[in-house]
Amino acid sequence: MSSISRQNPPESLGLSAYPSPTSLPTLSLPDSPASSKPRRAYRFSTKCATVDNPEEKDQYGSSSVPIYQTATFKGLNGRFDYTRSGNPTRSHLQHHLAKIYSAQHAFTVSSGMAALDVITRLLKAGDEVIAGDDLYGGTNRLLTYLKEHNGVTVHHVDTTDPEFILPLVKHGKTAMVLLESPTNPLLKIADLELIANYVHRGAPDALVVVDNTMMSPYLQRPLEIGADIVYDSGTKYLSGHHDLMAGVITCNREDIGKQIGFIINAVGNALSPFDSFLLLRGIKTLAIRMDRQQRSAMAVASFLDRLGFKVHYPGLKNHPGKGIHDRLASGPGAVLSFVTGDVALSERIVGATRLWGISVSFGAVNSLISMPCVMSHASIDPAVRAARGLPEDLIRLCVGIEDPEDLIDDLENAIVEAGITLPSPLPSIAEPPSTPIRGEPWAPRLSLAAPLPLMDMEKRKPTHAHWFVSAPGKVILFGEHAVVHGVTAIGACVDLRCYALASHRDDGKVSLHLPDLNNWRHAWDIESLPWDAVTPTRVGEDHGPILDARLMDAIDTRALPDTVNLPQFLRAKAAVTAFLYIYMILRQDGKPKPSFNFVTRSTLPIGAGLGSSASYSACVASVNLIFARRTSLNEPVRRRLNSEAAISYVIKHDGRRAIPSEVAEEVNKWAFVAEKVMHGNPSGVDNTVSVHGGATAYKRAVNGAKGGMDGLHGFRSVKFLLTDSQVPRDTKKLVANVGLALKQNPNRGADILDSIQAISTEGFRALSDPEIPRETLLNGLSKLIKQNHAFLKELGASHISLEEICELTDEFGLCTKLTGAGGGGCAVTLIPDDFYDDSLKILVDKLTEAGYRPYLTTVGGSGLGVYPVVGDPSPEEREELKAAFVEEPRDNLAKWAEKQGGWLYV
Ligand SMILES: Nc1ncnc2c1ncn2[C@@H]1O[C@H](COP(=O)(O)OP(=O)(O)OP(=O)(O)O)[C@@H](O)[C@H]1O
Ligand SMILES: C[C@@](O)(CCO)CC(=O)[O-]
Repeated sequence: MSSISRQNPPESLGLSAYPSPTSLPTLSLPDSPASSKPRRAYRFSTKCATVDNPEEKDQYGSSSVPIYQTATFKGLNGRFDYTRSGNPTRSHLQHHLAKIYSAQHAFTVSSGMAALDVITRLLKAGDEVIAGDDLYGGTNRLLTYLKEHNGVTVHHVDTTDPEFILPLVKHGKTAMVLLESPTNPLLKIADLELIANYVHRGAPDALVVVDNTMMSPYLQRPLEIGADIVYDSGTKYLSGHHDLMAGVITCNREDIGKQIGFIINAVGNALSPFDSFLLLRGIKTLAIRMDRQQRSAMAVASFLDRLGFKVHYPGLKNHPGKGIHDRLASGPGAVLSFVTGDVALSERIVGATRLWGISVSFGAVNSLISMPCVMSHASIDPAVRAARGLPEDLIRLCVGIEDPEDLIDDLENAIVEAGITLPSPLPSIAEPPSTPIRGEPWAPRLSLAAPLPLMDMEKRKPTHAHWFVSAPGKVILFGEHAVVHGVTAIGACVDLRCYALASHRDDGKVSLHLPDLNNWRHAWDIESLPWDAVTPTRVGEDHGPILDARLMDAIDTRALPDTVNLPQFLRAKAAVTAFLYIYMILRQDGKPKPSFNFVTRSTLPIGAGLGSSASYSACVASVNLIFARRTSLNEPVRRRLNSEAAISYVIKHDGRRAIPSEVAEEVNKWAFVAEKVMHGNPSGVDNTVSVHGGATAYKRAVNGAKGGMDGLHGFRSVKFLLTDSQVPRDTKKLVANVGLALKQNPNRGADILDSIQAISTEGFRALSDPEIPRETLLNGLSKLIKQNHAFLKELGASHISLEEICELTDEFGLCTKLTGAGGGGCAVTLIPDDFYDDSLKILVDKLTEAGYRPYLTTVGGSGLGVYPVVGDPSPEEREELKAAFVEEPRDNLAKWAEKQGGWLYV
């Protein structure tokens, strides 16, 4: 199928039935031709209202295009044969759309998503797509599907800065760049023209595709500024009445047009005749509707802006992309969004409106209100939403054609009903809209020069200048070392934690203080750090499997102070490098580099196999994400309030399970990166257990095999004796040595890995079977522990001290294995329920006499914890808090931290 503008006059429309021109009444013409004034092309609203295709005249001259509600057409030689392939009503519509879009080809399909589906069928496996990070939820869902099922790679980037896109544009690889401007719902602006230019230069075969739904062709025509394909959800402004669903695709290139026509015919999703009729009818009033809607949107945006809400609308002077938008488009449109600072408050406002319909979608004559995170964008993973900076309290307004005063009155009432006190009488706004908008002059109803201070949400919010975070250590019951090579490991968190206090600084420095490592400390001038070596990771983008060698080198040679090479600070180098790496790589262009102090202390033995580095990594990752404003770790507070509002009774959890695991997973990803900096080749089991807490079966994705984690509950009441051999060792070296041993004897190595996998599988099966008798379970686990240790010994991970601990416990009929990396560090012994307390005391004494440090523990508590210190303490109070944290005796640190305030845990 191709654009009907290129077709010959269709026989089937019955042109022959028209009276011949000679039979029409004639006007008498002047003798000489009148001086002809060149005719101007019609302006947009005239084009919209004038549905006329000189090549397809209706046989009866009907003023409205008829609905050809037929599936088939008779005859063999007619222009149309089957409505899937072509239909006169749809042809008229497509001709009309091509005209108002200044496009060579226009196609209509059954919905906006169907349009994107057709367009993305131009992709093939191996192609790369670059897309925005503030996309409509449905677009995001389709792209995720393509990624998972069709072998297409999708990069999400912040499209507000073409510099973010540039490094991803690869000749021969990048096949499509998908853009929206303004984005929905944050109204971010992308310089479509500049990006199209960049893309066409860097990857000439790539197609620049623009979703123009928010603007409609009235306000923006991206084909004119370099886009290859433009699509619209016709459901929105084009139709204007929310009584149909449609998708529109336009392009200029003949080859693309042919392919799109082919796909639509093959798939069979072309727009039905009735919907084509409705859409054609809607388009006639597009310009007049849009004029009114956008003028009212400007009034609403100004109203909210003056009240002190943070409003996203490119019509407002303070919108960061306004300059670009004004160049690309001829108006700001009629969608805007704002945040209130509190999810519950937003919900109350939305719920209290009457005139504004609570609904998804936009573009209709009726005004709509919604909360994208729970509606149109709910299909995007909450962690991804958080990472992409989509606030959960965001309210989107889609302004219709009602009287703007009624719309503002209704909003004002809703805001008051939601619990916000406005001064009475409400001061009015005098300022006209900053963007000249076509149509009637904007009539100000209100007049006020300055924002109302009581509504300044940013100021009302507690400023969390300090954050406490903490994360537990872990014990691995089965599978350490083997897990690096793709075998399942079973681990659980222990009741010993790393704590960190991060305090805001105002002096352009970032500082790190490690009291556990001989009190190592240093403050860097932020600007002195080697920023030239950083390739920032965009919000929502993952780090990738390999560390950035350039950044590692720059930190090593240009950021680490000489003190890290002193013998007393031997352990500090890895910890400092990991901190700086995460701090720098989370940098976002255009955002200030955060200035804060990070001080951390642990109740875990360091370097003993109990995951001290992973819990340190979890603290480093969470604090850096918080200060870079890339996480909503404090969001659960609000969610809890929500649930309290929704149900009459809330069970007290003391903050446990208050952080959803999706939010935690974002921290975990970065904790894993920090682990990589310290360890070289970690499997990810330690940080996963530390962040998520509880007990977990964890498998690393190796050689294309799928990885993942699976929660376990059977552990909770099992008693373990952990014995610290007090022999220091280094996980990085031990992992490397085991790797070497496996390489040197690959056959035996493979057998050992298989056996350890069988042990983990058996352990997992037993631990997740609620009906297995307890004695059988504990006996079985003990046997597996013993076997697992034997294999670890064979791999060279044991140590003479660990063997002695095994022998000592063996004398008491107990089974022990090394846990973690081995080579010293800790051993774990399972204590059966019927093991006498007296015997345990004797065993503990014996181990202590032999120079070891035993302690009894149960496993499987909470994972990552955060406590945002509420209020805005003075500099003196900050120093006092820091000093108290550093000086608190280690044995009491857990209690002291707990007493500080309301912790939230994963
Ligand atoms: N409280 C802390 N303060 C500063 N750095 C720490 C702290 N805890 C751990 N680290 C860093 O982690 C390193 C220890 O990591 P390592 O992996 O060798 O041991 P582990 O994590 O205790 O054991 P395993 O990895 O076997 O569970 C330390 O050398 C230090 O760099
Ligand atoms: C030795 C190892 O398997 C566990 C360390 O706690 C290493 C790892 O999995 O990263």
